[in-house]
Amino acid sequence: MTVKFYKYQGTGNDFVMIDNREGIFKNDTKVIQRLCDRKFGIGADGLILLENSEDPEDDFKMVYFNSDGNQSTMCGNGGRCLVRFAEFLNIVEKTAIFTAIDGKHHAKIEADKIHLQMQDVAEVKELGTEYFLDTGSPHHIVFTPEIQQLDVKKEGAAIRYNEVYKAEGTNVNFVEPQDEILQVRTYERGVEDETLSCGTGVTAVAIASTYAKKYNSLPVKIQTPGGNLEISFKQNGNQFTDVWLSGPAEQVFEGVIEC
Ligand SMILES: N[C@@H](CCC[C@H](N)C(=O)O)C(=O)O
Repeated sequence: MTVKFYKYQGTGNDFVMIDNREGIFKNDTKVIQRLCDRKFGIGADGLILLENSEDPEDDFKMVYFNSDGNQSTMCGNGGRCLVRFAEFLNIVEKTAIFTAIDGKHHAKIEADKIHLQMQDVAEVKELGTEYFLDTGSPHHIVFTPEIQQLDVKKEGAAIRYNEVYKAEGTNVNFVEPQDEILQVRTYERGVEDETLSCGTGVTAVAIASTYAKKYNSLPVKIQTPGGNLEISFKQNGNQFTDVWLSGPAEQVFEGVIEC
């Protein structure tokens, strides 16, 4: 069967997008792995299906798969790219509402940015000098000096596969606060490598850095290897609400696949 796809990227976190409102694409781990493969396929960190939502309030539903072919938890950059895709498909214009695996998301659309509301965070766990929190996906945060010298794949995998996180695993974000901006590099679960950016990850870093008093202005400015993002929120002690992730999201190319 022939299926039309689109490739999107948001600060270098890249995704294969399929308009699946008619249910033509049947989820298959091996097929998704092949499509995301950078040598044998299109190449992407994940694949996202835009589907009809059961909730009449929604414009659409988001179904996210990591490049390992497995459905996973929320993808912030993927959500921003999906809103841009929905704009391209004329489903939405200036705002969007959709449901993803972690619940409802609101978005605002601008020419050069998509602003995506993320889930509230009810708890930041302190693990010595490190932190863990869930922003729709799980994130372990490590503050580190000389971030550019770090072997993110090796150090990230050691935490992702450790006894604490076991089979379910976690994403790992390394952060170095530098002159009003947080430098962030991410090891992504399900890609099992460093990615150029991670939306739920930088959101977790922004919240953990504020909680740990290592950063104290809003919006939080983040630099990833793939580009810059901003995060804003309201803080009440350990509770973070009205969390917004903002940054660019764009279509790169389109094509047709045989599935
Ligand atoms: N790239 C993502 C996170 C995607 C989910 C992650 N790989 C997981 O399985 O937890 C983002 O932008 O948030």
